[in-house]
Amino acid sequence: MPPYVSRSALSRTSAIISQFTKPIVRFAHTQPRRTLSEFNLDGKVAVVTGASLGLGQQILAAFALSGAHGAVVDLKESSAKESIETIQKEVKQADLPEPKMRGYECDTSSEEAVKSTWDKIVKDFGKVDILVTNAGITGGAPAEDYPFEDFKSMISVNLHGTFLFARAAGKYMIDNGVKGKILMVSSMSGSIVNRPQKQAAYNASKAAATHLMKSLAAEWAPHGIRVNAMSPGHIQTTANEGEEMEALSKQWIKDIPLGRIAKPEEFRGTAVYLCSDASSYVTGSEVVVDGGYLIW
Ligand SMILES: NC(=O)c1ccc[n+]([C@@H]2O[C@H](COP(=O)([O-])OP(=O)(O)OC[C@H]3O[C@@H](n4cnc5c(N)ncnc54)[C@H](O)[C@@H]3O)[C@@H](O)[C@H]2O)c1
Ligand SMILES: OC[C@@H](O)C(O)[C@H](O)CO
Repeated sequence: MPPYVSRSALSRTSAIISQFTKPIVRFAHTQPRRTLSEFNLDGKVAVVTGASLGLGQQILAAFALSGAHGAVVDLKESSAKESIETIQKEVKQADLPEPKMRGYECDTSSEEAVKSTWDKIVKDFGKVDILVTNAGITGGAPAEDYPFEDFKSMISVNLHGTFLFARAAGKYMIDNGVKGKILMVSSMSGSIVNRPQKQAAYNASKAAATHLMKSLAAEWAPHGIRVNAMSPGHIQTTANEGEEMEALSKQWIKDIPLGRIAKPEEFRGTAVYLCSDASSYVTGSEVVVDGGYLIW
């Protein structure tokens, strides 16, 4: 060290230099989150049915990353808990505040179960701002051989379950003056007939769900409640797993302009859009997210 520079002068100089360098280093490592404030869900409480896996889990993860707390409604409490752990891990990794989350065991097609689950959620969280009816089942067979019991199960989960949760949310929101958001997960199968698989019951259940969404949007708009639907095309979820589905996927891809099946996380943005103030003038709308399938 040259003798004419004292140690104290040197440390003062390095303190001055670090004052200027620190913010630059901080800026380089932690980019500020830049999102329109309308997409913010800070402090909102969201209920998502069928959120133990697949699309439902991705929707709730997107809400949690946007600031919401959440209730997972599914057939088994254990799988709901696993889903919550996965979501909370992602929120933690993003260095965001931990959301309050709870799992609820409920068969959405049971009127009694939906009523008691809804009451428990409101008691636990103190309020509900958003409902996503996502729980659903798929399947099919040629209509001429399709068992009536299977047809009834399909309608029971995909339509009755959707109605029961929407009714609970609508009543609660009207009675409490909540200008809430309801999102129904329907399907492109509600407006087209998929090929080559034969799935009349599924297609009919989704067509009914989409029209139910429009009817409820009209009834509840005067209360400031917005009701919309997101209609996916084919997604890589457990609903489309197995050898038979993989063989079908190869045929589906030929009809998808984007040339691939969707990943479940590709629906996050649409769900946040439809359940936040970003879509404040949107109600009764069906947003199709299908890689272009409906172009033809
Ligand atoms: N996967 C696709 O290609 C696709 C395409 C269009 C629409 N959708 C729709 O998206 C939604 C989610 O589908 P996914 O692919 O994630 O399915 P998935 O089978 O991976 O997940 C569905 C979830 O719903 C739950 N569930 C089923 N029946 C229930 C009931 N009676 N009560 C409570 N929970 C129940 C399941 O336990 C599961 O956790 C469904 O409504 C489905 O029809 C899926
Ligand atoms: O038959 C499979 C369905 O889940 C389908 O992938 C979806 O509903 C898209 O129409």
